[in-house]
Amino acid sequence: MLVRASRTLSKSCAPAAAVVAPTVCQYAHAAESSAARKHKKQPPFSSDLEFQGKGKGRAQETPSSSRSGVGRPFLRSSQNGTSGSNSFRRPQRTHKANKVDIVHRTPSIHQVRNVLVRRLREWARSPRTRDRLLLFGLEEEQVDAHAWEWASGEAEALEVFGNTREMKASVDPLMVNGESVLPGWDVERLQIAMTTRPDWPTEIDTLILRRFLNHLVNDPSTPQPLQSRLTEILSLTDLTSVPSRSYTAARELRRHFHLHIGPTNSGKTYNALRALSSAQSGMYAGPLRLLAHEVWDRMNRGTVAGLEEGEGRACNLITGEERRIVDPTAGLTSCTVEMLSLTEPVDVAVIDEIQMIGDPQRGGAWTTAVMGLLAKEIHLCGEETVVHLIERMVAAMGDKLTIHRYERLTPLHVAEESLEGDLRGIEAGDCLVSFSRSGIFNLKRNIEAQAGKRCAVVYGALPPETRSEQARLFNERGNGVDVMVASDAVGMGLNLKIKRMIFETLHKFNGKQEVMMSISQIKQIAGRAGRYGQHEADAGGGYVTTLNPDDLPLLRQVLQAPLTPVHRAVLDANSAIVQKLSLLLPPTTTHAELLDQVAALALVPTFCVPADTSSSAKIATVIEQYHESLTLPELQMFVFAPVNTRDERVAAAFQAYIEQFVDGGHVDIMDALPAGLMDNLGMVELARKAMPDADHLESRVTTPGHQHVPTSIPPAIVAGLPMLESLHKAIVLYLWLSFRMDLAFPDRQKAAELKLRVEDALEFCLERLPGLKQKRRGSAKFKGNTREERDAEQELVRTAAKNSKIDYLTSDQLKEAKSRIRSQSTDVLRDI
Ligand SMILES: Nc1ncnc2c1ncn2[C@@H]1O[C@H](COP(=O)(O)OP(=O)(O)OP(=O)(O)O)[C@@H](O)[C@H]1O
Repeated sequence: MLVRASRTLSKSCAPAAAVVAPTVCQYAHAAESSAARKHKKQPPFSSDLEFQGKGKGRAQETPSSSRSGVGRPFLRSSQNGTSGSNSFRRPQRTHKANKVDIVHRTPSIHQVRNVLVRRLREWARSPRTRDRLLLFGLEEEQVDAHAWEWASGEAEALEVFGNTREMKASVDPLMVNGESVLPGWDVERLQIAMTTRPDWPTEIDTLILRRFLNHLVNDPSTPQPLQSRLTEILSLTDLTSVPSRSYTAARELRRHFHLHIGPTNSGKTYNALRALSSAQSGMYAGPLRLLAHEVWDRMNRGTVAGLEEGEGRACNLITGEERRIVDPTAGLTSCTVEMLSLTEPVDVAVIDEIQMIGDPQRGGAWTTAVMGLLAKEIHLCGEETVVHLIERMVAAMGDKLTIHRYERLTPLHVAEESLEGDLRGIEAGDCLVSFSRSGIFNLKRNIEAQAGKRCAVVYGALPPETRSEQARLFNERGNGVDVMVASDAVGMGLNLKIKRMIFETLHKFNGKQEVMMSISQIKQIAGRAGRYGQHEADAGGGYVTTLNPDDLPLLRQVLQAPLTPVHRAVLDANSAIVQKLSLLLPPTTTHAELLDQVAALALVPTFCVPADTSSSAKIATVIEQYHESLTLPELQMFVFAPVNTRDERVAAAFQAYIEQFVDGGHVDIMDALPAGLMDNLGMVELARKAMPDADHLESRVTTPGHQHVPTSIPPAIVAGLPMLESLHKAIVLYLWLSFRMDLAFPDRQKAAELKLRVEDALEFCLERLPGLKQKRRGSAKFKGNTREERDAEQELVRTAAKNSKIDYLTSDQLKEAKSRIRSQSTDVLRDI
């Protein structure tokens, strides 16, 4: 049973409520007794949760102001009380999430006041504040005395002004005895800062810092040069009028937005692409290379609504790392959101997955697109969660909005029972979802051993090309690959013939602990089952369940839960601001400091939030040592390059690129790539050559019940898989740089060829991960991978990465390794 806590909004909160998400949680336990249900005789699937399509993709148009999505509760996971005694169940990890809580409540005015008073004092004492103010040009004594004195004065004024009882008793909680409770402070902003950002002190600090700088500007004792500099700094970082004043060409167009809203598999993209395919000129922008690629391919082949198959329209492809120009005069372009052109006028633009506008790192690209696109007609596709935000944005820009709402085209059924941990229940057309690479490999191995079904594999670190190839293997029936094992990467961009989605777990390791997947992610993944048009007409939709019984009540609950509204669009501070700010601060200011100052000062519209620049700041710190040798535009290009600094191998390649660039202005890809990564590729290729011909998929004859299974690869190669993934990322990074500085990064062709070799090697490895060759173990139940197994695997990967020099195996050595694997009776991954 879901218990919804009552939610009271004070009158003062009302204006802010539209953009305020609740923060304080009240638990509502919902887990049913799975044990009780387990013994009930019930059909395998129930239709107690069905999203039945109506009118096959026909949208219901609504006026733009009809729904706000405001005040919805959101869900948070918490400790599960139920333990269960099922011995074969996946080992319990240290996650703190097995039920869903509903989070409510907005902060009252006196809470806001109390937080502000505390923050003022903390801010004045903070060494960071001191460093910041010194950088802006204040003298040490000014900082020491002035900031503290000012902050204490402000705090005292707030404290003495209206006690809590008076404030609570007041009809208008913003006013006591005819005066404002927070005189001079922007109450709405403070409330938003406290409720929609987990790092709210940062945003409150921005308000405090700007108020202090304003105080200095208006203080006659502040020296004139400092006054002017501070005025410029404040105005440069005031981004509140960006939606109405920036992008002037777009503002003059009076654009018409169409917002296509609905769950997965409801025909949103179908209808948006219909508009694009019939336009004279247009652009599609998606979040993944995979999606941009798919739309590009379908436009050219004519498999988009509005076109005839075989009579497609010329469409070019532009992603950060790839350009495919089919026809330079083609009116259509498919690209990733970051690559959208804001200078080229077009008739129609489609922006997919619009809810990503709230993504702290990448959301800025969606916001920029919405604000700056020069298209008369703009179609946005996504979740209900963004409706209110888009209404606010479109209103601020003075454009027109029409909302189209859709419902699922096929039903989605939640199974009455889980698989009870038994992988023998896996059927053709099933997709198992796990959230770690080792979990995925482990499942693949166990399914192949216990259910006798071969599996395709999809996870985020795989290149899009490899993911598409694995999807093709799964979708094409009759080649022996019947089951998909995937991570959350399956939730976006792949058209898969999945009949039933099975969650191995609903939790994911976030680097520190196991946390529950977001409601949106779980819904998106589950919704891939039973995709319209992919199955027989009488297939009856899709099904969703869990591997283990404990997870099923939680899955049920999540699928019924409302999504968390996206309240604020992420706004990037553009490079021009960073550049101008650098002229106002001392020349010794590092790039990381510049980014930090912009983040600390940026004042954005209330429906926006500054982008999280922490990953750029990390990169900025790495390249600080080359500060002297790089120009500001070069620095900025490197800072915003798509580098995953958590992948040490990619970070090493990135640093090698910069070093060569600084040394000679020219980067040779073969010299710069870490030798260990290339050696690993050589080893895989050698192993591939040594495999018998019959192992090639194309030449395999399969008959039901007697499938040919390719020879497994040696453990050393399995362990080298992450190195292949890193190598691919390092090559893609080189390609990205080559499109921005082609003279300095001239080996684009070589990089493209190398990329194909790595994709081939990855597919070869995935195809031959150890599977059926292992001896069956006593128990047919799925045990999951233990922490020891995962630790052992990670240790091995670390060692492999450290050993930059890997000797090639001779074919005799390979044979020996293979026979060793065959003789092993325990899991290969566990032993290596
Ligand atoms: N009216 C229609 N006629 C025929 N096929 C349709 C129609 N509407 C949608 N489809 C097909 O149904 C499938 C799902 O549609 P679409 O991709 O547009 O859904 P979506 O709502 O964008 O879902 P997601 O967010 O999961 O991508 C696609 O294969 C699409 O081609």
